[in-house]
Amino acid sequence: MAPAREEDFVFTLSDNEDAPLESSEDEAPAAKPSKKRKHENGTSSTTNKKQKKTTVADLKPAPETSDNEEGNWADQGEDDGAMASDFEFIVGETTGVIDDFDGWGQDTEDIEKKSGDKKGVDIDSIISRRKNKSKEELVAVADEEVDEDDEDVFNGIDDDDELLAADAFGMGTESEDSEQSHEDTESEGEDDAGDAEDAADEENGASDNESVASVVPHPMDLESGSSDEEKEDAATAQRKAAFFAPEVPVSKSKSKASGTMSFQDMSLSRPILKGLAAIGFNEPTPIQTKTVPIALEGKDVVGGAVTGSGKTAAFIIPILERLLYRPKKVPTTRVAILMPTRELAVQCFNVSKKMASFTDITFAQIVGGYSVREQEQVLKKRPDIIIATPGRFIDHMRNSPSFAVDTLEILVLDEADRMLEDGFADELNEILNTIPKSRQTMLFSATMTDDIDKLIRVGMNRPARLLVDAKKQTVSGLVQEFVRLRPGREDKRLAYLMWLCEHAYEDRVIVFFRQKKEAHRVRVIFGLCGLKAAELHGSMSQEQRIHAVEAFRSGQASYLLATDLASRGLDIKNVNTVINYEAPQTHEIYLHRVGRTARAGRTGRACTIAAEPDRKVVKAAVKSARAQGAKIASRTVPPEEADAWSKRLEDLQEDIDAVLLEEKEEKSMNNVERDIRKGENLVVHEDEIKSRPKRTWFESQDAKKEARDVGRAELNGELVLGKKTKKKLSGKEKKKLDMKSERTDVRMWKKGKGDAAAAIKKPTKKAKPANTSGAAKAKKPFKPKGKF
Ligand SMILES: Nc1ncnc2c1ncn2[C@@H]1O[C@H](COP(=O)(O)OP(=O)(O)OP(=O)(O)O)[C@@H](O)[C@H]1O
Repeated sequence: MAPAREEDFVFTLSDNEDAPLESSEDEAPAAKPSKKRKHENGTSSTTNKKQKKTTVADLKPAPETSDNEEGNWADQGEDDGAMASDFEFIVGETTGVIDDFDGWGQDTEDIEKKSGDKKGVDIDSIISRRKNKSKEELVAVADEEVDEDDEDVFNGIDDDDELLAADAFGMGTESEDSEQSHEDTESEGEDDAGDAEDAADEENGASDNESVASVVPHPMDLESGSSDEEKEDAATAQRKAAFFAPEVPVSKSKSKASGTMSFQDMSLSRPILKGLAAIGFNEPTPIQTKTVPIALEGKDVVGGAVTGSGKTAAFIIPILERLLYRPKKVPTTRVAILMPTRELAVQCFNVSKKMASFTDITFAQIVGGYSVREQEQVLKKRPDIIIATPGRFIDHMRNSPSFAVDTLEILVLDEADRMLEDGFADELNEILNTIPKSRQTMLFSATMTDDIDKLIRVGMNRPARLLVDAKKQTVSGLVQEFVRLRPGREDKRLAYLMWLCEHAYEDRVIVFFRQKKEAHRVRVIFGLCGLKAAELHGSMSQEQRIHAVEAFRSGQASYLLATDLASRGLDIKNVNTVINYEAPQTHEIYLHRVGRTARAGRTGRACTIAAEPDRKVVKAAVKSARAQGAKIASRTVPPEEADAWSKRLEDLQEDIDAVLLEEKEEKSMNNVERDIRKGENLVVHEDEIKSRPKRTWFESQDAKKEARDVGRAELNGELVLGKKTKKKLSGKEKKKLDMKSERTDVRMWKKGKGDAAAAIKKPTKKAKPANTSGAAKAKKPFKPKGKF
């Protein structure tokens, strides 16, 4: 039986996968704001009762050893040799970073209410029903066949499951290192490192709450703040020198004797300092130290720093500071922050609001999956800052009379390297061509490109290139482990994952998959095995996505089974481990994925299950880890244990299929119900619907699909050069088409100019020349008072 139609699941598009799904639901003509629904929780309490019965004390983590005997297979070739033998496990160490602040705060419910999403299927109930049914069947069978071997039928992970110590990966001898590692791992199991970390974090949180004056240095400060210069040929270096502003060393004049700069040294206003202290940001991270003073001057910035190093605040702080001095008589939208995924936009919105809690600065979160009409109402009020995903931003740009983009003065592209990829090209061009050229532009990413050809498109003016630890790429608190799937055992990947989750990684684990279909299937299997899991990918409704993150964040789910939708930017506290079910398509994505753990100076582990096809990325990861002296380790799963799991999974197949089938049936019923409601709406509200101005679409469904294909090809490293699948229109051509088409009556972005003129007494900046040749633009240094 085919559990789900193949076309229901496509190879994940990484972050871009949400974009094409964004608007179709609530933008349909019949989209009379639907009744608020009871949420479908990613993990229900029904499964909780059936959770894994094994306790931490029962489970002794398997020892990890270095790979002396076999050598490091990932390194075969130029780097042939043993995997670094200097690994050690330090998971469980705690840092002084505040823990009680989380961007995924209370707003979730509020957000959920605004969501116009369709009803999802409660997979937990289905799993729970199936488990009960299987149990009943089992009892019946057991009555009949008393002698049957218990192992034949798997019904969850139970206490009786014996743990076998894993032998070292290819090691016949016990080195000092491996003994040390063994001890560390055992003590880790006994002490329950996660609890220890939680306790310490609680302490930190408490102290931060008690006194905002107590200084909690950010652990990243302990690392070097020096920028890394890449080796490049003379011509490229010359082009870069012309494109980027000359490097200005961070002014030491304002810094303390220690040489480190504080937020106070940055001449930030009191409300901003209070906001920062309230969320425990007492010392700037290196990227913040570099960025804030330059961004305050209104200069363009290209910023790069490792994952979890505080890039969000690096651009939010100067924005808030600048906005404090805006003219307030006429509300005006001045800042747009664009993010590649809805989750990131929601997160950034929550973080920014917290930081601005002592100011009167207003925000709007404009992302797909929520009611367009409610967003229009919010935009009407002209919030100071808009945090958006590109698709929905364009929709409002085109269709919402209340949204005038020509008042924008600052544009931020977060995860900019992703936004600059071809998958987003059309959307980005549309936005860049429409908003004022005179804006300040800031680009940030952990894997920030300084490829000029890509950056030129953005139309920046001699941006400052601010890179911190760009070459280091992963943070020092990260241990990277690799589990090898030998040839012939590739089909046992899932068995290996199950073993790892049963024995080694039990809590606060994100598992990344390349395919949505696989993530979903494994989520069903985890449920059937009593493991508390939530899933996160682009085939889910927005409501379900929010709930999945919330369930994981709150600890209700121990595992988040995700596609690359979650690989970038998501800031969830205390993620202990990131597992790569298979290596991602590129080393960049690997870096973003593993960056979900060991954030803000904490420690964490990343484990990649790797077979032959994963070699390239694993090799790059190992090489880069070695170059920075990061900790790497091999982990072995006992083959007989993996085989046992394989057998269990085979036995479970019938249940898996049954759950997927029931889910599919429930889904179709929901769809029928939805269509009926839609039809009813059409009849009841016909006049109102017909009287609405026609919405214009940035891309047809076909064009969206093509863009998605391009994004997919990029992620999979496929070469699309040469065989152009799609004729791209130039900006001019597009505009011409727009003029001709039915849009003529609703070209709101043009109309917005009049609105803007009314809103703003006089333009504050001269249009910036669009050239990128390096000619200096006369952008005056930022003087807080009176600017804007
Ligand atoms: N100055 C600071 N002091 C203490 N904690 C901080 C500071 N700046 C940021 N943080 C914390 O560090 C964590 C990571 O920050 P952030 O999400 O901005 O990282 P990032 O560099 O954008 O990561 P990614 O590349 O994954 O998007 C957050 O939990 C944030 O609250």
